Amino acid sequence: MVLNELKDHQNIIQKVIDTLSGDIEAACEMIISTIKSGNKVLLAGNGGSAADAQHIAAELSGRFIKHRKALPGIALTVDTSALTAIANDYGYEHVFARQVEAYAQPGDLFIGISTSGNSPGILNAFDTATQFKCKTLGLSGRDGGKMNGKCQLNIIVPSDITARIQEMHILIGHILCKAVDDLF
Ligand SMILES: O=C(CO)[C@@H](O)[C@H](O)[C@H](O)[C@H](O)COP(=O)(O)O
Ligand SMILES: [Zn+2]
Repeated sequence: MVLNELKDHQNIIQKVIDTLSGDIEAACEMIISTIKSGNKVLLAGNGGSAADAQHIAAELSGRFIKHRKALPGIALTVDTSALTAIANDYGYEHVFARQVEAYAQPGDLFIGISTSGNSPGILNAFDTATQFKCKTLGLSGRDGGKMNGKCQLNIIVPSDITARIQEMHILIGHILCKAVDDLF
């Protein structure tokens, strides 16, 4: 079992190398231009992807590899008062969109993470981010789901296995953080 899982991970990395390098370069350009223009990065996801959103945000406000100035990365998954109030009063599918509406400025980057590409809260957040003139980047899997057409760039990890997709998402997240570190 263990060897199978490791080999499965190795296979998906090879597929990402073969098919997604160009998309990942484009995503690096999106985050670089966002930081260069003094804008911020907003992130959201559910479950393991919420953890990924927080992980990437923390690399920006804290640090990734090298010491550089603090950068504005905000995960929309962490304020339990906002999450519970919005879910309770408006419905769970609005928890991220409502926070995008609260925080987004034109030129910010919204990164939505969903392995299915179909989580309603993420789809609604893309709509609001677009309405507020943010750049929009999706990290998804399977066939990209309904995130296709909802974001400027949807990076679709070519796998149907949630765990493998998430493993590639955090790898891509770290590459984005490296691109940002290289600016300084
Ligand atoms: O981490 C995992 C599974 O590995 C789960 O917590 C998973 O993230 C949750 O089921 C999410 O609700 C799945 O949503 P999504 O990726 O389809 O948007
Ligand atoms: Zn997981």
